Amino acid sequence: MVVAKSWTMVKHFDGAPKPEDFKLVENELPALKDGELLLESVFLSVDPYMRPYSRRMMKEGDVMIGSQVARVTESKNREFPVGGYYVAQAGWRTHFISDGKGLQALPSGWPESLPKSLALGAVGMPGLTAYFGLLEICSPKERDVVLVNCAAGAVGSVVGQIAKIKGCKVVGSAGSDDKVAYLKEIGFDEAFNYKTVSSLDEALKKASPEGYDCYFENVGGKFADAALQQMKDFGRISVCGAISMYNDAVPPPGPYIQPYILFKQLRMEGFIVSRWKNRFEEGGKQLLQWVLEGKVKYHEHVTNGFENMPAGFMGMLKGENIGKAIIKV
Ligand SMILES: NC(=O)C1=CN([C@@H]2O[C@H](COP(=O)(O)OP(=O)(O)OC[C@H]3O[C@@H](n4cnc5c(N)ncnc54)[C@H](OP(=O)(O)O)[C@@H]3O)[C@@H](O)[C@H]2O)C=CC1
Ligand SMILES: CCCCCC(=O)/C=C/[C@H]1[C@H](O)CC(=O)[C@@H]1CCCCCCC(=O)O
Repeated sequence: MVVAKSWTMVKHFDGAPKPEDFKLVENELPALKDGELLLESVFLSVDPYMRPYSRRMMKEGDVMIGSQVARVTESKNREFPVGGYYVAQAGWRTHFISDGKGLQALPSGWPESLPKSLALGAVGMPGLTAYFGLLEICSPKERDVVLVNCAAGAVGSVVGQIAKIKGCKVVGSAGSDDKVAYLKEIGFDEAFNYKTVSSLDEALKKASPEGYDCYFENVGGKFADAALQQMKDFGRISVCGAISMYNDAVPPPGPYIQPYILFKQLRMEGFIVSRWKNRFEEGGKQLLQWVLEGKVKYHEHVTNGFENMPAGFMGMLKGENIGKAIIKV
């Protein structure tokens, strides 16, 4: 008999998630029926969307939503043999039973030497977000100036590197000097610490006096207010996230953006990466190739132990991670 552990959300988060909002629960799993398989999570992902998603889609007591790389430990389904690794959306659980629906194999050609956790990061959902959100919405051209915030994170770091592959000048912002150093290391042309600059306007102007053609938006709030003013005419803005506002019950009042959009003739479009789910194979293949060629470098911030998963999640929301925040069971 397998005892599965899971993390539930005891009550809806009020502001930043706190340790007491989570509860560790244990359940005995039943014996497998024909067609079923038992999986154990090896790596789990903690992502910003879990914070706003919990309010919109979850009720108190539910297991936290989330994805993992999991290994088949027992199988009554010939399509999923014991020892296989899959990406699943089973929530914050150590073990779970599946009928195989929704399990995704790692992209073909995945070498044994490459960490499987990358299927949750640069070669997984965040990498695909960067790939489609940048290429399909910003359509960056050679010599365009591309701005990305949350730049040292899972999505932002890949956005910047893809923009470099496409021949752009890339400017990134992040919340610590170590992160700024990391951005320079992976090829960003300009990077600044948005927490310590005396003025966002000046930092943005200094990094690119001529303005920005493309803006990959992960943060929202005051940063977006400053960045919008520095777009070039006909600039393109890909609205991927708004993490500075995820803990707010009521969005803070902001400047009204219509005049900038109008006079600069900007195009601004939000997206959820699942829009391109029928092209994930293409995106995954390309990202894997770039990673193997060293054109997309990756970094992971690993929290050890399933029992520390809430801490890993809260830490990521506070900016403790460089690259993808991962939980290793
Ligand atoms: N549209 C879509 O389909 C998807 C959207 N996203 C979005 O992409 C963005 C980045 O996600 P992801 O790469 O996974 O996460 P990251 O790896 O970038 O981790 C989150 C980072 O957010 C930054 N952050 C936290 N609070 C603030 C704040 N108040 N102001 C500015 N930055 C803050 C921190 O970095 P720092 O130290 O720099 O502050 C932290 O490290 C999020 O907005 C997320 O919602 C992600 C996946 C899919
Ligand atoms: C819920 C706010 C989403 C903020 C942007 C973001 O981080 C999106 C992440 C997606 C990721 O690909 C995996 C997901 O499931 C996330 C999307 C969740 C969308 C929920 C929409 C709920 C609604 O329609 O109200």
